[in-house]
Amino acid sequence: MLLQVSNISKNFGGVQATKDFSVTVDKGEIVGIIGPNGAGKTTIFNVISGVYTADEGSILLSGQNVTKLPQHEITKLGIGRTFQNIRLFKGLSIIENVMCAFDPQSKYSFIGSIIPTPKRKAEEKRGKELCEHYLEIVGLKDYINEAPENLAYGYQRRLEIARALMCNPKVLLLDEPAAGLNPTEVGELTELILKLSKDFGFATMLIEHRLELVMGISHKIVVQNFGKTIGVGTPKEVQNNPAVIEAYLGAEEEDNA
Ligand SMILES: Nc1ncnc2c1ncn2[C@@H]1O[C@H](COP(=O)(O)OP(=O)(O)OP(=O)(O)O)[C@@H](O)[C@H]1O
Repeated sequence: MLLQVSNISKNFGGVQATKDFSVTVDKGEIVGIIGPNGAGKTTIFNVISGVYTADEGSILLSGQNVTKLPQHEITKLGIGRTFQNIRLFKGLSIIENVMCAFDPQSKYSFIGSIIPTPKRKAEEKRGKELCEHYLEIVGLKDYINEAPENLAYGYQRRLEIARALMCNPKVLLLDEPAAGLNPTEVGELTELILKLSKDFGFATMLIEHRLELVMGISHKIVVQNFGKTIGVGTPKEVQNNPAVIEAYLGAEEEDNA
């Protein structure tokens, strides 16, 4: 199993954001996490990607225990992610935004950090080629020197995905990738996620409020409510799960009140 999350819990000063969350995600599998606002979905991603350490439980990546590792080590081991609020660097071009995620494999010498030695130049070239490669895959090759803020929202999401690909992920965590997108953009994004999952074969986890997207492409859905799992199954199974229906109807009634 590529990713095995077992009984993780995370508490913030008395708020039980996530309690006893477990999931397994295999190569090529897409697992959706849905649930009302504040259900603890992003906390799950924050714990898996090392932004926070779980209070309890364990996370295994290809059998390796990564539960207590810091975020940069978890990224290096191949857990890539995007964020609910797009995090791009203004003032940097699109390719520079992706280049930020490049981790040189051959370390420069002290001299190399001051002057461009052949070793440093070769590594920078490799990084640039890698960025171009991933930008091409997400459909942004023609915009590499543009400012990210000039891109349509849907393209900014693609840029974030290209950046996440730079860690050569075994697991890709997408936090509400369709937030703010119009229906055409949602359709294009759906195609992209499916293509990436098929071509790279990584394990994908997807938090999403746009049910048409998440129900359409997930092999398995986990439904969270108040930090707890209230349903797991295929999209069809969770749609027919009474606890899930009640949680969603309850949330809708509150919104309408
Ligand atoms: N860093 C933090 N400090 C304190 N409380 C937090 C922190 N992160 C999350 N929480 C709390 O944990 C609970 C779950 O939040 P979380 O963001 O994980 O939910 P969510 O399901 O992703 O919500 P949404 O769909 O609105 O993004 C909320 O009550 C939230 O206020």
